[in-house]
Amino acid sequence: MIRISNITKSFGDNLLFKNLSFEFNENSRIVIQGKSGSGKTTLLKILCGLESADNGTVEKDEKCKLSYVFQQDCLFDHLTAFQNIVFGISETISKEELWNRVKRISIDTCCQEFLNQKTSTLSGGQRQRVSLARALIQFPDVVLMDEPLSHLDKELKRKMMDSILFLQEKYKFTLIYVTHDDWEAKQLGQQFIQL
Ligand SMILES: Nc1ncnc2c1ncn2[C@@H]1O[C@H](COP(=O)(O)OP(=O)(O)OP(=O)(O)O)[C@@H](O)[C@H]1O
Repeated sequence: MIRISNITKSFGDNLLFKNLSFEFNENSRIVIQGKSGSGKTTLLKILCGLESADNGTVEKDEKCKLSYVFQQDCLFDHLTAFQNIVFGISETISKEELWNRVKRISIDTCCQEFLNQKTSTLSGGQRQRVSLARALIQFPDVVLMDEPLSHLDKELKRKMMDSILFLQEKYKFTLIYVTHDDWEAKQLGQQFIQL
């Protein structure tokens, strides 16, 4: 469970939010909406500790594992999909366990067919699938997604939305999802924050 209490954040004179409080339910899908520049990404960064709030508190369990799926997929293009997926693994796990995990997650994210391809050769949809696999490989408790579908066309967006819903239900992580798209918000949202 994550809770924010009375969070305030500004950059100079630009006040983004004031005394914002919210409880993110476990295994829930929370959508953060708001116009461009309203502070959606900044709020995600505060939640994962990449940015600090001016006032207020962020509470989360000590062992809470977070993953981040960025708007630009931020893959390493000189590496293969497989190498990107396992890049951030910090735990010590055996080769066999690592391979089992990659196999399971790449099947669920539909990227098993291009695991050995360099990500520079992949399409936008395939790249976002690798990003999802990379986010899930450590079995996180919370996944933060910052407009992950904004670069995709309508049909691909639909397919990826189905995948995200399937993955959230299967792996039971709390999903905190930033979007300015009403369709995406409606498909996903169980709790909402409007900035
Ligand atoms: N490190 C920073 N220093 C100064 N200003 C910043 C910094 N980070 C963000 N801002 C400003 O804070 C505001 C909110 O930025 P943020 O990226 O959180 O908005 P957003 O709602 O995610 O926008 P978008 O939908 O366009 O991605 C913007 O005006 C941005 O220029």
